[in-house]
Amino acid sequence: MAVRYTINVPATSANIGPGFDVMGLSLSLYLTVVAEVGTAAATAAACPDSNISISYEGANAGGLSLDARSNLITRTALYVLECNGHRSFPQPAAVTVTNRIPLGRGLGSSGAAVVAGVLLANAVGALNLTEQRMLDYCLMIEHHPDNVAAALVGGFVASYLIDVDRSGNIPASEADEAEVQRREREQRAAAADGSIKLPPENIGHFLRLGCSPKIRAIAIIPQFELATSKARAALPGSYKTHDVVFNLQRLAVLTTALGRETPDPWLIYRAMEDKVHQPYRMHLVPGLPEILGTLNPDNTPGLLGICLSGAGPTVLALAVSNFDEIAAKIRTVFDRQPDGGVATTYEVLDIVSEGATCAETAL
Ligand SMILES: Nc1ncnc2c1ncn2[C@@H]1O[C@H](COP(=O)(O)OP(=O)(O)OP(=O)(O)O)[C@@H](O)[C@H]1O
Ligand SMILES: N[C@@H](CCO)C(=O)O
Repeated sequence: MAVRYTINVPATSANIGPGFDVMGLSLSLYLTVVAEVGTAAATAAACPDSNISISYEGANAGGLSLDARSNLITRTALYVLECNGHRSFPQPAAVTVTNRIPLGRGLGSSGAAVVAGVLLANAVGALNLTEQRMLDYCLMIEHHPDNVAAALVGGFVASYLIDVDRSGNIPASEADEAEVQRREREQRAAAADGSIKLPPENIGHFLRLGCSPKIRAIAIIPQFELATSKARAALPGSYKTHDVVFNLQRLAVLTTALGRETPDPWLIYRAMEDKVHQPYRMHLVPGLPEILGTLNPDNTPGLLGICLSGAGPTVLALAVSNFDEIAAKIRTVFDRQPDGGVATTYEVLDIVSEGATCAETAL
């Protein structure tokens, strides 16, 4: 039987200031993956190794690999399928990706790609994975839970990862892309001799928190990429107690402050301050120190708080009104940076309560 699966995954903004590797917000900007399975066209186009063909349009078209074992979406899908006894896609599939999430900008493009890959494998392999199990697979690829948890379940999400040392399956150190790919190759080699090791169960735990429907997110997106691995490499190996306590105090308040029906601007503004990652990433985003240091709810009506979105370089402002004016004010700071300024675009986005979805249509 020929079937079309349509997978939609939202962009996400991780950290929200103090919640480094903890908090995520899902946003109304989407990665869409359509897989037509079992059609004559899919059979004709499928590559023999993976049993699929890929086409891509949207952010960075031309810059992404369309090889099924390299592309992050299909690589993830093949990994999940291999863990469940399939060397390739069970039936020929034509996979079409339409991506509105800019790559390497701090809006969770890689997390969305990983979540899409897991949902794709779940659909084509009829794996019946639970949401929790899907999160386990996501975490084997993207080792911090903030983006993938929010992309998978939607809304304002807090998450933690079990002690990675004790699991023995996720390196304690932050894995870079090369390390993730090495581990996937190991998994594939193990699959080939029938001894593949499945991800441990319940690696990540999450909680959806309240978020006032009055709040919208303004993403000011610099026109340059900042790889998450580079932004993580800028962080120190240890922190002063004072800085950790500073973040813990704010994070505890932030988890509830955003959910109040009428948001308190100064409470949120202060609760979005951070001493764990933003100070160490300032030099990677020209204009960020001035943006964080000058705009506030008194001089910028409607503003609730500002932070670096994920690993950057996007700046995320939460607000209840004057969205375009706030965006314009932040863009002006980027414009007047040395050497011609930093070119930006912006999006006014909703915080969406629905996470990733997969719809099935008979063809
Ligand atoms: N739709 C996609 N298809 C294939 N690969 C993708 C896709 N989206 C992202 N990627 C891969 O992920 C990389 C970007 O990931 P990275 O973690 O550096 O940034 P990000 O996820 O956009 O930002 P952040 O994690 O800070 O929110 C891209 O260079 C590409 O290799
Ligand atoms: N918490 C992550 C999000 C980016 O993927 C970071 O800031 O590095």
